[in-house]
Amino acid sequence: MNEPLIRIENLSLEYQTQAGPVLALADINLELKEGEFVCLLGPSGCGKSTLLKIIAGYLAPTTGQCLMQGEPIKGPDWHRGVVFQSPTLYPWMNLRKNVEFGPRMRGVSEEKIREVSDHFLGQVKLTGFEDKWIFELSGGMKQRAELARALANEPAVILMDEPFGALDAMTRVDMQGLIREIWQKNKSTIFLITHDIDEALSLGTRVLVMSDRPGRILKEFQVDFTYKVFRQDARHRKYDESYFDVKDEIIDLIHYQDE
Ligand SMILES: Nc1ncnc2c1ncn2[C@@H]1O[C@H](COP(=O)(O)OP(=O)(O)OP(=O)(O)O)[C@@H](O)[C@H]1O
Repeated sequence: MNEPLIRIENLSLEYQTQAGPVLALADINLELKEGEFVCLLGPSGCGKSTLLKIIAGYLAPTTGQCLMQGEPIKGPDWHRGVVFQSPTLYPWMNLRKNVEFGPRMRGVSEEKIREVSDHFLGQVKLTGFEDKWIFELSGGMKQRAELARALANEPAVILMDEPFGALDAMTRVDMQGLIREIWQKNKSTIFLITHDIDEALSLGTRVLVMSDRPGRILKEFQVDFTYKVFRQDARHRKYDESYFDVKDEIIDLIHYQDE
C-alpha cells in the first residue's frame, strides 16, 4: 500500500476577518505515513493549529486538498482523534463514561465498550479511577483521560495540539514517556504540535519546522532519538552530538524567523 494515511497537496488557508483576509497557511505539501510520529514546530501564530484543524476536518482548505487514504476529508470523524492542550472532558460524566462516550455514540456493543475502556484506561494508568468525576482528577490525570478518550475510538491517526503545554515539567516528562510507550505498543500514527524542541526531538520520527505566517514547511528532519529513550530513564536522557546539531539547526531556523 503506497497511499499515505494523510496527504496534503498545495494547500493554503485564508481566514476571512473583519479587518480583511488573513493568509494563515501557504504551499503546504505533506504526507503522514502509518506508524509515523510527526512533530510540528514553528513560531507562535504561524498556522500550526490551523493545519491540525484542517487534518481533523474542522476547517476546509481555501485551495489545495487534504486527503485521508486517498479520500478528501469532509468533516470531523472518529478516524482522526484530537487531543487539545486543555482537556475537553464532560464534567457531568464520570471518567469511565467520558472514555466510553465515543464508542457508545458509534453504536459499539456494551461488551466491547467495556473491554475498550478498561484497556485504554489501563494504558494511561488510570485503572481504579473509573468512577471519579472530572473535577476530582489532577491536570496530568485529566490529560491522560483525554488521551484514553481519543484512543477508545481506535482512530487511524491521533492529532495532538500542545497536549502537555499546561502541565508542570515533571508531569510533562512522564506524559512524554507514556505517549511514546503507547505509540510503540499500539503502532499508532501521531501528529503532534509543540513549542518545545526537546519534546519534538525526543518523541518524533520526523520533525517539521514551519515558517512565520503564512506558515510554510521550511524543513523536515528524519530523526530516531525517540528509539533511544526508554520510559524507565526518560528523566535521565543522554543524547549524542547529533542531537544537539539538529537542535541548534532548528533553533536557528525558528530564530531566523523573528529577525
Ligand atoms: N478563526 C480565526 N479567524 C481569523 N484568524 C485566525 C483564526 N484562527 C487563527 N487565526 C489566525 O491565523 C494565524 C495562525 O493561527 P494558528 O492558531 O493556526 O497559529 P499557531 O501556530 O497554532 O499559534 P500558537 O503557536 O500561538 O498556538 C494567526 O495569525 C491567527 O491570528
